[in-house]
Amino acid sequence: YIWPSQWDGLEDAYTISFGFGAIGIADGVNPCSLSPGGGIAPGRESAAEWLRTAYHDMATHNSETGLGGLDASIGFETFRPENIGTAFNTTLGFFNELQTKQISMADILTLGVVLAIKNCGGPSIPYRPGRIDATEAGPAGVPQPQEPLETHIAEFALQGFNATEMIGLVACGHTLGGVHQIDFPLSVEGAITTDNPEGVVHFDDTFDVYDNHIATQYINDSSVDPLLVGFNTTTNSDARIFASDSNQTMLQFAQDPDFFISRCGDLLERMLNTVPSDVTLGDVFEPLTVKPFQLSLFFNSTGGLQLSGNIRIFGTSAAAAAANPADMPVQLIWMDRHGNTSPNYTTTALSFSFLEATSLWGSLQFFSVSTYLDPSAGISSFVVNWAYDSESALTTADNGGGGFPFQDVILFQQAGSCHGFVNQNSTVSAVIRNDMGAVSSPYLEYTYSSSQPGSLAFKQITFRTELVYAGNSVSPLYDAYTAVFVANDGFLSANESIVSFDLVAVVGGTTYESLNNPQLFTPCS
Ligand code: HEM
Repeated sequence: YIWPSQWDGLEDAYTISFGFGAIGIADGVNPCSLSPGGGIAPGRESAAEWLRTAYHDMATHNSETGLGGLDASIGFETFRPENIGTAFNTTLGFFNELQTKQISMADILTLGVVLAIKNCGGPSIPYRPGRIDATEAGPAGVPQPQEPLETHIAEFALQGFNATEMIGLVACGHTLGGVHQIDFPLSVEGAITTDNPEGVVHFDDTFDVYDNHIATQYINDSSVDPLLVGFNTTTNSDARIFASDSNQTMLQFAQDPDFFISRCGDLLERMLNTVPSDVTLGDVFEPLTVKPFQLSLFFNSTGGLQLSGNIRIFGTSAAAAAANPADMPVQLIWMDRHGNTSPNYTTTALSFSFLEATSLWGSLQFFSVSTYLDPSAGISSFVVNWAYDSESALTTADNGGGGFPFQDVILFQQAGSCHGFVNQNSTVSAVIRNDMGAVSSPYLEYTYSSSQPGSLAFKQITFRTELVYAGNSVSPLYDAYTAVFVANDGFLSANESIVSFDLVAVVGGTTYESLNNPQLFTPCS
């Protein structure tokens, strides 16, 4: 994983859990008992809903045909009796705002489950990106509580889990949340009260801790799990499944809480990585130690070439945990556009301010960058020299050897860019260097999230439009270009918002890209 990558946004979402730079996933399940809408739905638990949603999405995988799996097809399948309840649409509605050109619903839902389980005290599940969203419903086949054991064994086998793994996976799911009377009146009765309007009965006494109590209570006969000791034996699927190996698995889970956590980590990892056979997942994320965050280069109104953004530093060591960011030397050294470290651009300490952020996986600090470059020398890449305290020798972060590549050829200009509303023009402004030979076919590629019939997951729609030469810019070394467009060929509704735009140009025979520019902040007047 070398920066920049198509997974940068997801890797940030994985690594930055709370605070500055976080996109709010972990906040949706913190504390673990939090209900949807930031806590407005008594008796419901987002962490449990996300996990159940991921399982129901995956459960229609067919290991013989390779079809189905974690592909967000659940969005098109919520009308099926096997998908009873509002959890699925509530979950997709939470995540769809976070979808981008590079972040699919299936990937962000999976990431949500990984973060939720960790935040509830569960295992650290390795996360791999690359899931592709389905565009229509897949086959049916999610297990239902009234089905006999043989049917469940056959269904799990088709999903890729043997009978022992089935026991584990069900226990690993039914440690969070519970059964709601309004959705499963055949399993729960008499539970609806003013305080418990949906009549939830939890699977175990720690519904908001990812622990082995589902097993300990089963073994010591104190369980109130409605699928275990429910009044209707037909829907007591947990009872049939948990006992199906003469209690071997549940006994082990009850006796050894660490074994429960590690086994669940393995089974859930497999569950979350069960994807259609034509999908290839990327490598497991290991947070990058040093990574640029929203670093951009642009001209300010007086013609200064400004480098602005942040550097993220992540670590899992004791030194990382003990570090005081105010005492951390963090320096950016950039190479000019000819590949040499310019005498004028030797080590420059970042003028940083500490911005608080936390990670579920380690210690995290941000350092802000705000400095000016000489446009004629420009920039081609940079390295970061840093240490956890001012006494220690500096370490050089060089992005796997080549430095962090950074081009100064085609630059997005927030100034002069604006977003239109329904049926109105939006404008994107850019500057392109004019001292490097001919500029040919510059274009803007913009992607927006659009609602789609049948699912609350958004689909991403991408369009290209020409960047048109617009004369001089604030700098004599750059020319101005603009693209004026109306999204979706004439319609940008309330359900559609631009999630990224890339600027591309061939300059002097080489292609340069300014990728993943942020939202257009200013409305066009
Ligand atoms: C034979 C297999 C399974 C059956 C029959 C089954 C059935 C059920 C039922 C009836 C509910 C109650 C839903 C509600 O009232 O909102 C439920 C909840 C839940 N299930 Fe399963 N389940 C099975 C396997 C799994 C697996 C493998 C997982 C995940 C690994 C899982 C995760 C959950 C979670 C987290 C909840 C709680 C949802 C909430 O509180 O909103 N289930 N399950």
